[in-house]
Amino acid sequence: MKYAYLGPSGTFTESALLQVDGAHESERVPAANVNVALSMVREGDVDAAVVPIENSVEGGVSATLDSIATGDSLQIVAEILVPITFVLAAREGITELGQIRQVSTHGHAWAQCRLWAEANIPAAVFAPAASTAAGALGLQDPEQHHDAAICSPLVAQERGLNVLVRGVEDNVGAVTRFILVTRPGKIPAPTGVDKSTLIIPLAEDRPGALMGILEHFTARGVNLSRIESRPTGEGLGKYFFSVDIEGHIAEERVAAAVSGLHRLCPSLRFLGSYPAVQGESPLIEEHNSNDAFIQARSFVDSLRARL
Ligand SMILES: O=C(O)C(=O)Cc1ccccc1
Repeated sequence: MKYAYLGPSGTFTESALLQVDGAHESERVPAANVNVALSMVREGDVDAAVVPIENSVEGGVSATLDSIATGDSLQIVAEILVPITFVLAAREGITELGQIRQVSTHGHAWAQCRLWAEANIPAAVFAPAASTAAGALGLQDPEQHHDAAICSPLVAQERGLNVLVRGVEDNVGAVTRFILVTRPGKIPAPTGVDKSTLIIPLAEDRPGALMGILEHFTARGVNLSRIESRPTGEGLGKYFFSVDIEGHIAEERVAAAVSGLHRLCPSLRFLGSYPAVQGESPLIEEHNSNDAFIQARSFVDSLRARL
């Protein structure tokens, strides 16, 4: 297997990839950004890619949500959770926080350390980096101008960086969720605790349109674990919904919800069913069980056999 990931080496995304079975022994290709990593999958340069999709503080990673929602179809085959803690590393020679004028990191890392930065390095300007590791490596590049970076403790240690403060995150215990993405293929078998991801374009802009979508889940007892609206880019007011549900397409209630939604939004995208890392088997009421769906179908079939 050959994997792409948001690089360079030392990102949280690489830590996520290293949790994938066999990844230690596989070829790992760093990509400059999420779009590049996913294009490498689409074009067949790699077998799969790991990219961040959401974190418990800042929410969805727009670059990923948008990139998997459009273009050639992709499939999510696994999710990976990584607990996140950040350090503040400085350029060699800097010994005090007061000397820091410019700090570089990934936008999501900055969002998770903003209060700490306001309180401790108020004079520092934020310089966005393509990843935390890219910002960290920049500290060893004389051509770059930032004098500090917010990055993982691991990359700071591996690169022998000058760490001034550890644990600079505002929320202790933050977790980022990553996804393993392939070209469309076989769907992983259900485990009993699964998730599915859907992209649902808002077919018609009218009162109750979102309710119309949600009703398909409610009616079949399908719980949502994430819902985000993203602009389609076609003009103000044009949105699609990126949704994670608890359940697997092999389950009758999930299949029925997806089928109902497809009638409502034929351009819906099913991005995959895959094992959930956390959580328990969903509570399924009797009338939403596989058996109830199968019996209901055979009842209707028996009526229609008399046509
Ligand atoms: O930049 C990184 O290291 C990433 O992998 C993206 C990211 C940034 C901030 C929190 C979690 C993941």
